[in-house]
Amino acid sequence: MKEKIRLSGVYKIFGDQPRGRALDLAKAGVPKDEVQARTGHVVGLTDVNFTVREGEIFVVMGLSGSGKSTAIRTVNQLHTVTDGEVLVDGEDVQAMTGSKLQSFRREKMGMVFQHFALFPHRSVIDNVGYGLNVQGIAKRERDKASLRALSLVGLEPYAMNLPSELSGGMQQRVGLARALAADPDILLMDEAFSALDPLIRRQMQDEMMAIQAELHKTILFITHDLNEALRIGDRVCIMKDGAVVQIGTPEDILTKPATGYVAEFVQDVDQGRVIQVNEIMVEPKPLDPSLTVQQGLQHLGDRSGAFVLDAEGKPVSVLTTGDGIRVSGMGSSNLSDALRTDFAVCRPEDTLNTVYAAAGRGIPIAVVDESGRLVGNLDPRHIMEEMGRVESLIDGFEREVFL
Ligand SMILES: Nc1ncnc2c1ncn2[C@@H]1O[C@H](COP(=O)(O)OP(=O)(O)OP(=O)(O)O)[C@@H](O)[C@H]1O
Repeated sequence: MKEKIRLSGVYKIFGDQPRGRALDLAKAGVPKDEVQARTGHVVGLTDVNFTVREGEIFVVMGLSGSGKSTAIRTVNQLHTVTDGEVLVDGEDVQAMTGSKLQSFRREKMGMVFQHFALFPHRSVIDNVGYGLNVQGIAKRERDKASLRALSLVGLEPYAMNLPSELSGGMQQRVGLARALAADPDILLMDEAFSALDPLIRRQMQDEMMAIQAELHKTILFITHDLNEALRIGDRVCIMKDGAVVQIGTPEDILTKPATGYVAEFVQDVDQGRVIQVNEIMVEPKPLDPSLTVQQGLQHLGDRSGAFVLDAEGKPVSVLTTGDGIRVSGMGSSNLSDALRTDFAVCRPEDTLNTVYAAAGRGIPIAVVDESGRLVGNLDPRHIMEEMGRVESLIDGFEREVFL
């Protein structure tokens, strides 16, 4: 996939002499607090490296003061960098000045903030078209683009309303529409949904992901909320004290946290929303023919038993190991007596939270493809193990730190 944005060895020092001793200390790996104590300068970013690929949602996540906003602002040169390089489409952003920088900002990227000012006395459509107006685009064309952007966020019917007639969530949508109106390749979103109620926030996340899937924008999204990062990010970059701690897919972050710091964060996350069934399902294998009680019986791992399939490969009943042992213990040699039909069904791309209930009841879970054919088995115990795994990782880090 094409690279859209690249930060290489980026440092940002705030203070009177950013390129002086503070930079040298930061480059030598001296922690942010110590640099501040020794020089009075604040390390905003220290050796930040990441690339954002075309069409991905790349989320930068960290606590307040970790450097997220500073990092995103180097991409459109709202901040100059003290050292290092920022490239967008291979072009050096720091080298841009004057009208070139202006048109780069206007045409290539849209920005959405947590709190942005809508003009209270202008209609929604004029707010959305504001940037295009500044660019000197005629009203007819401007309105056409604004209406298209409003329809993307579901607000076309409110085009002629004033901002005060819209709810907070709708106003935030106007902000998104404004960023989309100029049809930029890149969206920079700084805590764009953080001020919204949880339900509205999730709706906005869904809408943004739908828009991205349709328009293939490259989105650099900043949040302090790991749940949000894992929900929307194709990849997530975790920052602490101006430095990058880990970059990975949501699954990487959850299952392979790079440091104890990341593991601590992960502790609070509902992993079931991120881990997919196909990551922990077991592939079905035919049973040893000598054990076959019926044509089509499939072996499903050592503990969980077997599904009986029809001629098309769809599961119709299940024989659990426990039921098999119970029936033979009662003197029956016919294992068919032990077959049961109360099993749950899910798809490989479902997330674990969709099968919690079945796992909790301890019933077998068949994983089927779009035509209902068996492609895997999900042992309820595997789910519980997976959920416990991150906790044991954290224990491991704690042992490393404290022993
Ligand atoms: N203009 C500035 N002058 C001095 N220090 C600054 C300036 N802007 C940011 N900083 C400092 O740089 C560091 C990173 O700040 P930044 O705003 O990027 O963090 P953040 O992760 O976005 O946090 P928040 O979510 O609170 O905005 C902080 O220590 C902050 O105090």
